[in-house]
Amino acid sequence: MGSETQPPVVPVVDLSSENMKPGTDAWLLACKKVQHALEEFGCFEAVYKKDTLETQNSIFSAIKDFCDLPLETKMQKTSDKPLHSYFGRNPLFPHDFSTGIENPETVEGVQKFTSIMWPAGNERFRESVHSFSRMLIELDQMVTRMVFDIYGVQRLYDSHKASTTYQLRCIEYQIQAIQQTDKSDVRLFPHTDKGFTTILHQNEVNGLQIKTRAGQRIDYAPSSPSSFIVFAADVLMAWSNDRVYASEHQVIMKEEKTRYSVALFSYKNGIVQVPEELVDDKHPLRYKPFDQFDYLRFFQTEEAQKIKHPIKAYCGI
Ligand SMILES: O=C(O)CCC(=O)C(=O)O
Ligand SMILES: [Fe+2]
Repeated sequence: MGSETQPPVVPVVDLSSENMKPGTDAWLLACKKVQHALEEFGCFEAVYKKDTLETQNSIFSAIKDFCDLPLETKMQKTSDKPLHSYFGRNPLFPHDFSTGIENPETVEGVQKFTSIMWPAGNERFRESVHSFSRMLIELDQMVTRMVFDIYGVQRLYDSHKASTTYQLRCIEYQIQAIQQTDKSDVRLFPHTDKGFTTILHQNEVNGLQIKTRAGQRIDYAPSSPSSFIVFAADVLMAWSNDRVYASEHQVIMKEEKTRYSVALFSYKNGIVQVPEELVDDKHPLRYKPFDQFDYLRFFQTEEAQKIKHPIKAYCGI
């Protein structure tokens, strides 16, 4: 009878057209796809700026430059913001390493990080992190603007944009760790991201697994080397009063190769509050107003990391 159901795939949305401007037919069509993707999958693959493949490749050379530094140097990246410093082995990242570059869209932000890691400078790193971050932020702003259009709250977009800050995290999943551990190859445990949005780009080593709102798991393989995956994170889910689903995801390594990924996390400064347009009889208010960075501090506690939906425990009604 041929009623086999196909496994779900992460929706792909092409945002690369020059005509992708608010109000155009192309924009409205993309908004529909983005809405479906964010509500059902909590993520989508964005096709964006294929012509900048070179920028995208140079980011991985830059990450390797960083990974090759001695541990003591890497550990010098600290931050007064929660979840922004260097992570070595810890319960969330048992075998892997990552570091955060704050305000990567500004020359000063990248320079500050570069001069801690390479006091004599590293032009290649500085240049490629800066241009890559600017491209990702452009994409993030386009997607966020779409989200505000989708839910009819365009009036709030400019102030949201002005209060957004970014962190670029460079992540390395080393091959040696697979051999060192007798546990499974789960390298990053299931989680939702803790900011507003995340945009992730990876090298050729797959491993990202995504759980849809309906509970189906997808082993994600990018459709091209220039693909980006856009995730809705906890703060966007709360802001949308649960219309958007914050995608649960994890990393399971199956190949004996080093995986590199780079993630742009967006955060909103100030108080996050569900817009009144998103509260009605069918959607009663589900979250109290909260401070995004205070939520990150809450999540840093061991108890919070054991909770299934920390955002609900933190500010849910
Ligand atoms: O490396 C990956 O593909 C996933 C990284 C991730 O989920 C995270 O850093 O939150
Ligand atoms: Fe994540």
